[in-house]
Amino acid sequence: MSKQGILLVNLGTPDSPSVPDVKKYLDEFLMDGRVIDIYLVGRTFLVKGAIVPFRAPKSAKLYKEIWSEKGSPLLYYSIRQKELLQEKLGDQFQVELAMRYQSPSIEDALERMKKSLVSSIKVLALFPQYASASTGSVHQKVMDIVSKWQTIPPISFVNSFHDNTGMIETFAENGKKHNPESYDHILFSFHGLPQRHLKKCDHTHQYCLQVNGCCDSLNDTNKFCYSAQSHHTAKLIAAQLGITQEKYSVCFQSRLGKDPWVQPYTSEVIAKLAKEGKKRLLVFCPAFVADCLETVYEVSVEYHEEFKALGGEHVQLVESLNDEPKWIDALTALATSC
Ligand SMILES: C=CC1=C(C)c2cc3[nH]c(cc4nc(cc5[nH]c(cc1n2)c(C)c5CCC(=O)O)C(CCC(=O)O)=C4C)c(C)c3C=C
Ligand SMILES: [Fe+2]
Ligand SMILES: [Fe+2]
Repeated sequence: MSKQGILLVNLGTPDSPSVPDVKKYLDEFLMDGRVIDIYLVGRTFLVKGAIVPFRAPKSAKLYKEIWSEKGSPLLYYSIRQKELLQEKLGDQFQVELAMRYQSPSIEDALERMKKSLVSSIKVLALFPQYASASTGSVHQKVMDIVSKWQTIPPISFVNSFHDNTGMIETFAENGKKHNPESYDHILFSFHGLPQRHLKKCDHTHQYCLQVNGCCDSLNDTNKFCYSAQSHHTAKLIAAQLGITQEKYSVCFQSRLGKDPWVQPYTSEVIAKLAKEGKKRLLVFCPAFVADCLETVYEVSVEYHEEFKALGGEHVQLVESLNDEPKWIDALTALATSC
């Protein structure tokens, strides 16, 4: 009997922390028109001429810091998630893992499914909140590839899972292990996005970043907005932990370039909290389902050092979903729901 195909896709990571591999990764990533969303000639000059030559050596150093004998944490945990999901689903399903950039590739994963004549394909981009630069890019890439197939099987896409109960509960349980009451403030720090991307995703062109407090909560107009979905995820994790509104903040990290990104910026929130005399911060990063450079290094090392230099004492990262059994159950439900 033919199997149902499940394609898990995460962002991708360099093949090694060497400068040439990081350069190759950044080139592919930042040349994606959904990431640096400007016209091709301008993008090529900016990415290949200005960003990558300077960023690659710096990023390579950071990747070396987080690289272990298991490799990059993002790839290691993505492989674990794929293996555990396959175990849960059994042999009526064919689970494949791909990365949007670098390896393993989406092309190869889809080719394997095509060869084994899967009866359907479900694409699950491993980003809880929808952004054109992440989920949108994965979906476009998959559609580009299958659009060239003679036979296109039934194919479906999970748009987002920002409010998935298992995902929320796993983050909350990981947070509980750190005893949240012992912290002065809780941060929900999401990966940043240029403000321009939010405006472009608002098909009414009248709401996101135009109306006061536009993205602080989710409604019918902003239901696909990355910022609104991020606020909603934070609200649900906070509710699960019984954390009151004054005790937590939502913020956005990993800014690149000079254009304005979604605010508030994590580094500015950390500086403000240090000024207010806060000493201990607990940080959730619920835009990521696996530990990665942006959590393990940026939060645990960079923000920790910044906070200490401003008089704070400790910044504690809450581990990502990784291979937590409850998260694997949630993945199983996401993979099999209609
Ligand atoms: C959570 C989803 C992500 C969105 C949305 C996203 C947008 C986005 N990212 C950049 C630039 C960089 N991101 C980098 C690393 C990185 N980004 C995500 C996820 C999202 N990015 C992850 C999971 C990672 C970590 C990968 C890993 O190997 O661990 C990097 C590379 C690292 C560095 O040099 O800092 C860059 C660059 C842009 C410009 C963007 C939206 C426009
Ligand atoms: Fe990113
Ligand atoms: Fe919005």
